[in-house]
Amino acid sequence: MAENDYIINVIGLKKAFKVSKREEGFGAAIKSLWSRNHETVYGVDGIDMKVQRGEIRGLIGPNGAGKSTTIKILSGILHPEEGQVNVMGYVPWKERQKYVKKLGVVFGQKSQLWWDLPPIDTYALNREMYKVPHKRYLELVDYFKELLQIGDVVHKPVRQLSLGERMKCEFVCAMLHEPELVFLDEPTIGLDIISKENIRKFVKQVNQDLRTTFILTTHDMSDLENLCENVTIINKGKVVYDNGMSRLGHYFSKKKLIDVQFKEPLDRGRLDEYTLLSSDELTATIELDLDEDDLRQFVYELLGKLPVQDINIRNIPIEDVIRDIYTA
Ligand SMILES: Nc1ncnc2c1ncn2[C@@H]1O[C@H](COP(=O)(O)OP(=O)(O)OP(=O)(O)O)[C@@H](O)[C@H]1O
Repeated sequence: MAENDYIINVIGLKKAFKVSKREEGFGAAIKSLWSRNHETVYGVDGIDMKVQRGEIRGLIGPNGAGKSTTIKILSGILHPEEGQVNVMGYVPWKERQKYVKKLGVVFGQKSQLWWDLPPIDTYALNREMYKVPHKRYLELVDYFKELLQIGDVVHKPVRQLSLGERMKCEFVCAMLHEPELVFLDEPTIGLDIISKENIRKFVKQVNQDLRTTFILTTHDMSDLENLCENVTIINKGKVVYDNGMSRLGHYFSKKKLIDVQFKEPLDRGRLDEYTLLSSDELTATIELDLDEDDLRQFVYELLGKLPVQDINIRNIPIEDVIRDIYTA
């Protein structure tokens, strides 16, 4: 594949932050008023990353790994000390005005919509800002209203919307200028399962219909399983995995964690047959290495054998996946 077929091409990216270093204690606090020691922390430390046009790429890693720093550089908010960055033919922190017209951003934790206005008003303001032709704007609003079933929702003030409704509207807001590339930062955080699925369906559909490239940052493994063919995992500012989901599939489809809460204190001996990650008298976290069908059978048997008050099934955390990759 030719180098310019990539929508994102990053080589040797490094970003350093200067942070003040202070010893603990009252004396050190006073001393630091006059003299400060600084140390250099690398937010990203030599990242290479290539993304093809039309991909939905997962960008994941534990807290503090360097995901936000990478996204901030790719969207032109920060500029790096070292490395080459080419996104859609631009160096993101130069020619910012032209560049941002081709870019969309959705933050699960931050709203781009005006709180007291209905989303449709924010859309109209954005149309002006991005100079979207009126006819195309109307076509797109209709397309998104139909796709997301938000015909009525876009006319209610944002503060009256549920989180799921608001997230759908946030997406539309990021898409109306038809960006070629969209950063999705924890887009499903806090949503219930149905709303998560709606958002995923929407991302898939838009990816197919408009060929939008998405970079998805998430801590939810189901987002990755459902949306991404390729995943880049960052840890401590470096890429530790950059490949297909299939190799990671093992962790997601076969390993599950089951958190169980018991109705009454339990003798530990009754848990001997399980692989326990943690347990006390009233709770246990069991690790399973099973296929989905066996999972149902396992839960069924567990409910029959033990006095279960509550049960929660989850994928193994990304931190554990990374640890396994290191030790594999
Ligand atoms: N403005 C800053 N000043 C100093 N250090 C910073 C700054 N921004 C990020 N860092 C440091 O760079 C490292 C990477 O941070 P970054 O926010 O990119 O991680 P992240 O992967 O997005 O984490 P999270 O999942 O918690 O958001 C961390 O050690 C962080 O403390």
